[in-house]
Amino acid sequence: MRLSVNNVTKRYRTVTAVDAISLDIQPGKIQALLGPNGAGKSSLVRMLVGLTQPDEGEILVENNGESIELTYHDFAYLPEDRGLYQDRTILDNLSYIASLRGLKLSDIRSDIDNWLERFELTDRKDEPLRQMSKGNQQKVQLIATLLHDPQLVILDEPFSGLDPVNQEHVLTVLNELRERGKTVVLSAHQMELVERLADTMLLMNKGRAVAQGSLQEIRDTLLPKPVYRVTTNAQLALDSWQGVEQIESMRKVSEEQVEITFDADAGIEQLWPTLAQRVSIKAFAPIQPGLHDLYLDTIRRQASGERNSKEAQS
Ligand SMILES: Nc1ncnc2c1ncn2[C@@H]1O[C@H](COP(=O)(O)OP(=O)(O)OP(=O)(O)O)[C@@H](O)[C@H]1O
Repeated sequence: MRLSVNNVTKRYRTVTAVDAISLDIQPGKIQALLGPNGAGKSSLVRMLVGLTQPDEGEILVENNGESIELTYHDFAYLPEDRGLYQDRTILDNLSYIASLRGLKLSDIRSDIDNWLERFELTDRKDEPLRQMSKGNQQKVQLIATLLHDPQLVILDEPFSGLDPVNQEHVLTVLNELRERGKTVVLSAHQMELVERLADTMLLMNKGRAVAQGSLQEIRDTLLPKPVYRVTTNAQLALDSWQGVEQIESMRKVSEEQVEITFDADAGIEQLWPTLAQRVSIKAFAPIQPGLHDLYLDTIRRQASGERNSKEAQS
């Protein structure tokens, strides 16, 4: 199943929660939605599953090249607010949700058992949900969401409340869904997990797309200039390399390390011998920041940009 999100905007009374977002989400791929609290991830997810409608733009769903209207049976949706019956047992909850989906318990009992085993809940299947930790409830909700095995899987914060072991379980489950050709969309705050998992990402802030694409495309957008960490005599290097044409800026990291931002990729390799003639270089390596650092840097830069422009206005 393919989702095309075309220039979609969603406004609530005083906020534009989603502002002109476009995405092309392909089968067999995992698309992550990232952003700080209030960025608009859940608002976008709710439109993807048809709970709310865009004010502008459109969301098109295609199955095998044909345009379709999504029905309840076509997709799995893990909402931000989990809705399970606290007084009923795990098994009752799962059976009930399966029946709502039109599944016969006898047909899926072995699937349920497999899921419970996988998430280490077998021994607790007859206990009421209210006795479960937040993480275990989250696991039950995830099982309930995936039981009917649809082509499109949309998960709002699937890792929240889970310990690292269970986060890995969920990561494995999502990888398997991708391998089986499912279309997966998820929102998350756990950058290290998303970096390992997602094929494409949308980084949002205040409803807008800050960057999108693969990790490399996001890096290229947010960190367009090449940055290298160089091990050398830092002070001597700062003094001697000043004025070198290709160097945009330098920063002393420690007595033995400087960070150099070049103005372009071209010609860096040939430049090292020239720089080393002036000050000896022990080592150099490009900096490839992870998603976590890129994300924090970008959000901070945007926040300080907004503060500066507000101060300039007042
Ligand atoms: N039903 C609503 N009515 C009014 N405003 C809303 C509604 N839902 C969301 N908002 C506002 O829209 C903006 C985006 O909220 P949304 O919940 O989509 O963000 P989010 O990225 O999912 O945040 P979080 O990571 O905290 O879940 C916020 O300013 C929020 O207050």
